[in-house]
Amino acid sequence: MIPPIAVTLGDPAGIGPEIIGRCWEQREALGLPPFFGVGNRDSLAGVWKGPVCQIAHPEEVGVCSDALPLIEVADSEVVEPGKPTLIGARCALDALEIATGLTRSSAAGALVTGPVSKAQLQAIGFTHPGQTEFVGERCGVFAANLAMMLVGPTLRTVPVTIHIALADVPQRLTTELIVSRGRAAAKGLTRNFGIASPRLAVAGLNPHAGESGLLGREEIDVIAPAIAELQAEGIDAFGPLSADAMFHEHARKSYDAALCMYHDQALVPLKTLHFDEGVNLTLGLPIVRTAPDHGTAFDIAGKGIASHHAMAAAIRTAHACAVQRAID
Ligand SMILES: NC(=O)C1=CN([C@@H]2O[C@H](COP(=O)(O)OP(=O)(O)OC[C@H]3O[C@@H](n4cnc5c(N)ncnc54)[C@H](O)[C@@H]3O)[C@@H](O)[C@H]2O)C=CC1
Ligand SMILES: NCC(=O)COP(=O)(O)O
Repeated sequence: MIPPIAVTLGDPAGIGPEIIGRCWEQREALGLPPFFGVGNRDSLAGVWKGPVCQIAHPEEVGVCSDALPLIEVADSEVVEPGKPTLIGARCALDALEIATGLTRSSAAGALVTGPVSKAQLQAIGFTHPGQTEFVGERCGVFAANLAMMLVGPTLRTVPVTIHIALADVPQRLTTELIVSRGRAAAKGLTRNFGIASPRLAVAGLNPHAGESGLLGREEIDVIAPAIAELQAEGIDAFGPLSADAMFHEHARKSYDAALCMYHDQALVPLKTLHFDEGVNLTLGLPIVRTAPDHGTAFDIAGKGIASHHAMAAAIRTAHACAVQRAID
């Protein structure tokens, strides 16, 4: 039996609170497992009219059958949707800390994080590139041994470099990093999805995968040696492939995940195909952590038009991965 799932509301001024409220409202139709929110109650009340039941511990989720169970993180100011503040960012970070701790202690069955603004978090002194690395640190996992996997119904992608400027990608792309992300991806596919021998398609960095060195040498000097190393470890990795031709319907059937060299190479195909059901799954952690693929969407927060389906997919995927891990 998987304990209830902890879902952080994310930035109080973003779309997190409203989409989590809607997920709870439609939990049966959406096929969601028991879950509870962690975050600011006022941010929820301002954008969602459903009932909320304050709890102190996940064990109390069962007594709140008619209201969204919430571990409240106090916030001293009025929240205005679409208008992020530093106090709101602090509240989002506190919620993340609490929910991570509850999941690490197994009081929660998995962690699902609502969208936060990286700029707002950095402004209050957060030093991690994103929630992925924060949760990794809290779990004692070195960032290079984690992998961010974007999961959709017909595609999974893993960026090797993540939140860095495009201009820095070639220098930061090393054989060692590609191997550690590839290893985490392969292990994660087995552990979370039950795929015994995962197939990894490895993208090139340059147009036409470098065109035999005419359009760049990273494929020859950095990526091909990483593929050889992964193969030597028994991982079914192949490439480097031309990134422009590896995401069409037929190509997608030849692999279980695409190892991509930079953020947009992985996220553009995923969000183009599956924006409304895309899930961000962190691999390499001792706990299950997922998030919807989208961000805070401050431009539409509080307007009642944000889709809650990626959040629902994140909650469902977190539960399915926790169940899969419990089988092993
Ligand atoms: N997991 C996380 O916490 C993530 C956080 N972010 C953060 O979000 C902030 C905004 O980033 P953007 O690149 O603008 O991405 P975004 O996903 O917030 O917004 C991009 C566009 O998609 C729309 N959109 C996003 N989610 C939607 C939904 N559920 N339903 C309907 N429309 C939706 C927005 O209205 C906007 O037009 C940044 O500060 C970034 O750091 C971005 C991605 C993931
Ligand atoms: N673009 C994906 C993203 O920003 C996810 O970041 P996080 O989950 O590490 O906070």
